[in-house]
Amino acid sequence: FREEASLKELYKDAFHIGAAVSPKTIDSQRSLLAYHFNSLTAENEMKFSSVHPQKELYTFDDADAIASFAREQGMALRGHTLVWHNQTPDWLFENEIGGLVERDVLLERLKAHIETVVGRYKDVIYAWDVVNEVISDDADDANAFLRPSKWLDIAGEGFIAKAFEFAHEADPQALLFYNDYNESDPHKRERIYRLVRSLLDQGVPIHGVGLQAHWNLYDPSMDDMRAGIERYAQLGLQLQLTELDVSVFRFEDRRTDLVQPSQEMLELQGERYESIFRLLHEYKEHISAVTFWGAADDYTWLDNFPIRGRKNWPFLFDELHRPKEAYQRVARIT
Ligand SMILES: Oc1ccccc1CN[C@@H]1C=C[C@@H](O)[C@H](O)[C@H]1O
Repeated sequence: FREEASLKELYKDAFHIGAAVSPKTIDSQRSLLAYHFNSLTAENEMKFSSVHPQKELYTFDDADAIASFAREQGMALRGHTLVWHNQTPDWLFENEIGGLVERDVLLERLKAHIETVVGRYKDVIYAWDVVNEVISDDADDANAFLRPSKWLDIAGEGFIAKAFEFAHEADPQALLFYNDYNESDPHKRERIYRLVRSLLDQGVPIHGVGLQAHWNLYDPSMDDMRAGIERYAQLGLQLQLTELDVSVFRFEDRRTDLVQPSQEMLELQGERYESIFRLLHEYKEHISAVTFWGAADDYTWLDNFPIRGRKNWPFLFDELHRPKEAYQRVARIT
């Protein structure tokens, strides 16, 4: 009963159209998801702390609900994420007396985690964000490369290659991605490129680069987006946008006075999304999926980041799941 054309149909010759979901939104957004999307990602439910809160305890109910929905709907499912510095439980890095665990123990724990989680969903998950956000954002130190973390402190940079090798052993069919944000920033772009090139040169099983694409009305520039896609395409791997949203606020804008987006914001958002999807369509040979980090404005992680409780309206569909100007602009490109 939706009048507008289906996004997954409009872009079927270009790339998958995905959405991040939760047990709540596969219910509240069910018909929108089924009509417009052919790929899903669990926003939080497959993260380390969600599925493996204690060394001897796995909690899969929420992840299973999302996997079941994907199976029922015949949708592709992306796994997010196996190695990250956030939403990862403290026990993983601690020994019996509360100190830091040894490198070999950490890697053994990671191997067990990956075997269990990747093995559980190998029938439905076709791609994993194996490693998320290990590249430094440090804009002041030209030599900065990897983000400082407990992973790096304990295991050295070899944990990155190990994660990919463990995931490949657990599911040789799965496509394995490195995933990061601010991916269009020229400095960070060159660090991400250097990391992935290094993994390829070591013969590490890696198949794709995930560009989170947490963008806004003003940045990054179209030139930086294009330069990033061009650079990553030189790696010879498939590219995916993995967490697309277009915030109506610049990252540093801390205003909290809006209860709805202005008409000017909605117009500008339409122009931004049209420019973005024209660019993605131009590079469709390199891009295998575009996943939004949500589906409609009734819920976005941006309602709590960077300011808790500050509403945002980053998607193509409004709070009542009606197509916005941004949808109209994206729908008329193909
Ligand atoms: O845009 C950012 C700015 C600073 C840190 C992290 C990010 C993005 N970080 C992403 C966002 C939301 C989480 O649900 C995802 O798992 C994570 O990959």
